[in-house]
Amino acid sequence: MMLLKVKNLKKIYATRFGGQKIEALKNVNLEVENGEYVAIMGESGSGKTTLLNMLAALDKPTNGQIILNGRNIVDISDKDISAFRREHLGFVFQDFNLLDTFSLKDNIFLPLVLSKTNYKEMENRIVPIAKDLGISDLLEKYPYEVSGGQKQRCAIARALITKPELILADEPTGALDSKSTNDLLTLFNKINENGQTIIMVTHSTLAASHASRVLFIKDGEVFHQIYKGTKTNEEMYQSISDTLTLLATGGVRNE
Ligand SMILES: Nc1ncnc2c1ncn2[C@@H]1O[C@H](COP(=O)(O)OP(=O)(O)OP(=O)(O)O)[C@@H](O)[C@H]1O
Repeated sequence: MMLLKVKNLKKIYATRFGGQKIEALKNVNLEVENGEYVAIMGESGSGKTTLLNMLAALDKPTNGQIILNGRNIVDISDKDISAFRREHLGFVFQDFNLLDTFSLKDNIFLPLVLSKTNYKEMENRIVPIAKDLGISDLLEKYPYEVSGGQKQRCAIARALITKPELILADEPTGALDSKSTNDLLTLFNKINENGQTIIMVTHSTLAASHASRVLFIKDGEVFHQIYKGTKTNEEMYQSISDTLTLLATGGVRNE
């Protein structure tokens, strides 16, 4: 079943003092099925973060539609947008965005507190998620008392606890060492196998090789895509590397 449809998405940034206009997204079209795990790659400045910000309803496009479960999120009013994001989307960012004055548990509860979920329900939800992520024994600790990988797992728990339709991840492995990166990628595969749809922006070929599809953005458009199909992670890694090389030299046609 179709979860997300992006149609003719365009974003033009007007620089300050009415100067030059920058076309960050020219015309993006893409569709994501329920349960997919999609990585978005592209060179620096190609428009990846801009696209993710639009999908996250953090910014409005200049033109086009973003239809999530049949609803055009571009039309949601400013008044309703925070609640919409909290109820329908989960976010995993590179710098975790955990609050240092809150325990890990309270950090994870935060989106539920904001949507006024009762405490018993919050307790019920956290137990299986913390167990799956291996942080059950860390919940009373504070962010500065745990490792980067543990913080990242806490951030994932916070993203999952609202049961979002879509997880958006921006460079989730960017701040992690290789062991924590591998742990995180294994976790993403696991939550995806449990049915969670994920869209992840990444510069990492290794991270992207775990996704079921990789979209390549160039000059504000989807330029190419690779489906994992029956490829192993290693074969996928190789296909992505080859595509990045071809992209850098301008040699790939859209599929
Ligand atoms: N707020 C803004 N105002 C003006 N221009 C912007 C703004 N944000 C991004 N841009 C420009 O839009 C283009 C796309 O930027 P974007 O951050 O989406 O690229 P990216 O692919 O995410 O890059 P990176 O991989 O370096 O994070 C760039 O030319 C950038 O300079």
